[in-house]
Amino acid sequence: MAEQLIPADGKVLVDGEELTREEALERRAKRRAEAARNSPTVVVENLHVHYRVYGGSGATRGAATGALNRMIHRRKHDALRDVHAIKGISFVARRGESIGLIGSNGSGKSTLLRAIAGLLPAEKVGGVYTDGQPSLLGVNAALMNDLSGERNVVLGCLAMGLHPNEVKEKYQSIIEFSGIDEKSPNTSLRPMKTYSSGQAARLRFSIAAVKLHDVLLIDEALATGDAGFQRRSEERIRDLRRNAGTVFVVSHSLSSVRDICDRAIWLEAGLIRMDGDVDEVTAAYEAWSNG
Ligand SMILES: Nc1ncnc2c1ncn2[C@@H]1O[C@H](COP(=O)(O)OP(=O)(O)OP(=O)(O)O)[C@@H](O)[C@H]1O
Repeated sequence: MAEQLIPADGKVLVDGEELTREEALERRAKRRAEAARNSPTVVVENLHVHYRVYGGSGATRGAATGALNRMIHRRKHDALRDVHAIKGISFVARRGESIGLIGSNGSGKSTLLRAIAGLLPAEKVGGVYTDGQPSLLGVNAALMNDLSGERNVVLGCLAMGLHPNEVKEKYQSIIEFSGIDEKSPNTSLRPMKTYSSGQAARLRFSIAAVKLHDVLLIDEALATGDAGFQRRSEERIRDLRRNAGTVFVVSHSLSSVRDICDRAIWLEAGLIRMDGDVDEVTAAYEAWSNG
């Protein structure tokens, strides 16, 4: 069920169905009970993530000024600085749950997503355990910039394990879903490096979303693209969620999070500030941000 703010009175549209407040609340409770019974897909246990960066002292200096300084002072590097991005967090995600990761800039949302995806070196205490292969969808997913969009569709699908016949079958729908040829025909034939960041992100999303995933990780994918694409991608996420395991969404758009998630985890300065019902957590975060 697409969980969203349930108004105090009137009807509420849930997964395309018009429900009364009571029906919507009942459906939500059922879904939560179901998720609670379901098996864990991601277990995060006392996770710490550290980044090591050079040049801690010069937060206001640009990279060029830093390099010039090093040349003048004949230093190879600035001092090594430790950024403790995730500071010992724990939670369990279960099959059927859709979890929004919210929090202010730099609070650790993308880092947590990358840790779940297994994309960070294991310089951490405790860890992340997943059932199935998590797939990270989003602006950072790697495609080949020198190849055309259409070649990337084929390679991306094969890399996800689709059979060549399935790729043939799904190819057109991926290009259509992405909408990249809509405004400027034949964009899909051009190298990816000529794409705007929005076009590239849409194509990445469309490729990744063609497959059902055990654990689907979405980083700001919803923020890219126009309203039409956002609507299509939200619908697609609902489909994936119905058929898949667990969905994590990192987004600054609280309305998107409310629309597609039933649970939210609020991170602040690398710690979990709140974890629970999406409406309660987003409301508390809003009150805190505006306060
Ligand atoms: N590659 C990196 N090297 C060094 N520090 C990093 C790196 N990536 C993130 N950080 C730092 O880790 C902390 C968490 O960053 P992260 O990108 O996870 O936050 P976020 O909540 O996703 O932020 P935003 O909402 O702005 O996207 C920040 O202090 C950031 O500066």
